[in-house]
Amino acid sequence: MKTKARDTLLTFTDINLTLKEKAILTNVNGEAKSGQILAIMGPSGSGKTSLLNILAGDLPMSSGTVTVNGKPFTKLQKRKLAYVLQSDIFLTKLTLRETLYFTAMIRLPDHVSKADKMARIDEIVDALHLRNCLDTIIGDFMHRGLSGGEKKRANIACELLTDPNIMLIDEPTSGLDSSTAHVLMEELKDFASQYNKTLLITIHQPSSQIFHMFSTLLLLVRGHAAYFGGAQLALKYFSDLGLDFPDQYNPSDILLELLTTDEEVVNKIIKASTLKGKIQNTEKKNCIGNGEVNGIHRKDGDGNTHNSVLGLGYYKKDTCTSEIVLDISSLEKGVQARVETTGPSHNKKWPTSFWTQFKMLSWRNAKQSRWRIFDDCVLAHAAIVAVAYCVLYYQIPDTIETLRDRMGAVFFPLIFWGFAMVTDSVTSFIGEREVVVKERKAGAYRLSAYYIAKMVSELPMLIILPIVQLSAMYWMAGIGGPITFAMYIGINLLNCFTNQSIGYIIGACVPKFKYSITTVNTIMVLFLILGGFFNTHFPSWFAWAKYLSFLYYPFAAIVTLLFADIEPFSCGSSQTFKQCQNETELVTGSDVLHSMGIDIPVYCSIGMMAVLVVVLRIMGYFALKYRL
Ligand SMILES: Nc1ncnc2c1ncn2[C@@H]1O[C@H](COP(=O)(O)OP(=O)(O)OP(=O)(O)O)[C@@H](O)[C@H]1O
Repeated sequence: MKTKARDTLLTFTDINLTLKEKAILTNVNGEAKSGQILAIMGPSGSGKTSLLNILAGDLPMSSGTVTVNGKPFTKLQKRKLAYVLQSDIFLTKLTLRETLYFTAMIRLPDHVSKADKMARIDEIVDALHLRNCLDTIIGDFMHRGLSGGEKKRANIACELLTDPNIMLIDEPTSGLDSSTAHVLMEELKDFASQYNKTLLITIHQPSSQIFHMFSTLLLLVRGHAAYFGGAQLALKYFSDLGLDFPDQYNPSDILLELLTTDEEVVNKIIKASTLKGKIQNTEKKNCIGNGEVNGIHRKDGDGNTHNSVLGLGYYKKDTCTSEIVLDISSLEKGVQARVETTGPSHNKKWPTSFWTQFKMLSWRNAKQSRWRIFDDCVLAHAAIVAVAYCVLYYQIPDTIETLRDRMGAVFFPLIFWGFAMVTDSVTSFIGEREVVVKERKAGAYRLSAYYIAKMVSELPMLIILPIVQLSAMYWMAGIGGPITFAMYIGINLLNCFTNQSIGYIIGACVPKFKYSITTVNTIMVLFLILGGFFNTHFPSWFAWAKYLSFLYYPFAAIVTLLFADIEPFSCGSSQTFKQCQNETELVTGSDVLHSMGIDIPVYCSIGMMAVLVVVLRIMGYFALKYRL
């Protein structure tokens, strides 16, 4: 099922990275060949992850070049590589089976049949020993699911599914027991050698068994390359530098100890490797200058020829002939026969059609979001408010004295669902953001497919709770009759959609939870004030401001619906309306609306809400596009 990749040479030259005026990487050179594992080792903070991030295209380097087979590593090629991050980023409510199914369906091209996709999942699940936990949810700190090691393997499984040619894995063995780590590394090594894939991994302190699986080693210390070359020759290199260490220990323990214990030793190692780099660069230039070979000249890191004495600058090396020469022209012609067969979509921007993306994203979103939408806390919240509402507003009498109560009975559900919807959509975006960013970076789907799928798949679930709660409250409070009921529910749902759209924009623009919740509160209260609700002293020059408030329209629509055509009633003891100063006057529906500052017909309010939903959703898309 997996395809054999072309011969590949990923080369990074003179990589420098400075962040906040701190040099994170300094002139780091190295290369990774297909069929082999390049291990990047070094103490914590030495720059391993930063280097992977640069190679994956996630972090812009300050200077340096990254090439594949001598050509610049293009954006499209970067999207095709697999990058397994140190942290495991998943949608937490899906089971492992569902996660793998989604990944296979969306990241493998449409021309691969569903049966083949399923077979590939089976193959990888067995290889990574994940069968026992296929039906376990991924989980998070609130709901336990896969163990740390299972999550790590699940992460690798998702990337392996796509059959990448170049794979970058940050700390594949962290959190794994030694035997699982060993099995995993065996699998990765087989994957690299059998299918000619290029593997770069960062690793902290591998066991000696794992260390011996590495073909090439890049040792980093304080952002400098302390060693680059054959993994099994690293110790010899350091002993040639005049460093003493016991040989019966795990090589990685020795190497890390060399790089962490003695400041003076570390400085000398950096000096020696800088010097070596300079000499190699000069030789490389000379060789190419001599025109000896048509292609790229690379050393294999063969430490045999390196006889340097630490710190003295003595460095002896054979001529260019000792270098491994990779002839690109032979690669491109000779290996055509064992070329990958990833099918017609290989060079397309997206592996699957819009329809497949929409379908799969809707499927996944429905599974993930039902937990959020029907969460116990949300249900309890809606139930508590409904009970309090029904007790306080139970069968409000239809008199002028209770007019305020009836206004309140209309107002509070609108505000309740307004806040509930904004908060829900903000938090849903925050929860998914990292996953979407990761998947989009890998070129899994279009943003439009994600956005439309999210809106469509959540819609049926989102309206259930408001419909049930609002129906109960409508009849319990006696807000209106059967004719106005459908309109009342419809307007409330439109209000939900408007507020949800506001939430999409805030969620996209303000990714930090604390700030986004503060933004929600600020915006909601601001628009409540602008709406002019129950306000009799609003400055007249500011009266137009209510039309800016998205909360004004649903209230105006429902109040007009309920009160515009009421029978005129006498004032009784009420002095609320100016007509009531004259006891013979009756108060009409339009007097009531006027007193509330409501002066637009129902259809205008509804039309305005519909326009707002459309405009805000389009704005939400662009907010996502530019902020994700
Ligand atoms: N945005 C940043 N601004 C400033 N310094 C940063 C930034 N990101 C990372 N660093 C620093 O860069 C250095 C290298 O970090 P990096 O995560 O690449 O190290 P690492 O070798 O992968 O570490 P570990 O093994 O602990 O994961 C660290 O000293 C870190 O503090």
